[in-house]
Amino acid sequence: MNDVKLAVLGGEGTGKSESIYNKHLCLEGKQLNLEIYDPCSQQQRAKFSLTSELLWSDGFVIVYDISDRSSFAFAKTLIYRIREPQTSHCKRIVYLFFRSVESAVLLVGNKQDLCHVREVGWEEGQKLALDNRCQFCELSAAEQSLEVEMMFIRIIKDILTNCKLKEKRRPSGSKSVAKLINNVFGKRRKSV
Ligand SMILES: Nc1nc2c(ncn2[C@@H]2O[C@H](COP(=O)(O)OP(=O)(O)OP(=O)(O)O)[C@@H](O)[C@H]2O)c(=O)[nH]1
Repeated sequence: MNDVKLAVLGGEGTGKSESIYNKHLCLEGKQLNLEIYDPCSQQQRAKFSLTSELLWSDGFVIVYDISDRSSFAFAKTLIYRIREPQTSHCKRIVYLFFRSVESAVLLVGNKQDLCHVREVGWEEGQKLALDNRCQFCELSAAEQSLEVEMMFIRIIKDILTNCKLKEKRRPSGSKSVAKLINNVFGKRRKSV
């Protein structure tokens, strides 16, 4: 049984307390134990270091409201925070050595039914996602339960792909540490 840990972040903040959902499912012939962490968005805004989420999660669903620009700004902050350890070349190599692959991130523009009062364009969401190596979709959680289900399947499939990559790239002992040091600091030139 594979464990899949997913954090759902963002949203507008109605003050609901944090929740953890557990679900068993079978996807691509694999039995999965899905854990979804849905923290209260007001708490997230007050303290968005995401340190524990970054260590805990295999993937993130970042939600914003297409009719609320401030929620898009917050989603952007969250994405930058998730991708931050991978921005500089050195940090990226060290990060990928320990994590092997980047976290899967899916950016979701919610409340598509409120298109008539849209404040964030589809292209803006798409660009933010592309620039930060995230998947993107727009939907209406209120009216499109099938799309919500598909959205979860999409991110879980990404996580499973990452798990396969991790298996392939698992470093083997001291050789890998030497490789990492060489990558970060460059090979020492032989003195003449
Ligand atoms: N029109 C519309 N309203 C929605 C949609 N999804 C959620 N809402 C409404 O938006 C409000 C906020 O929804 P929540 O699910 O509580 O938002 P949240 O971001 O989880 O907020 P926290 O509870 O603080 O984490 C509620 O009144 C929902 O009914 C949608 O797709 N369309």
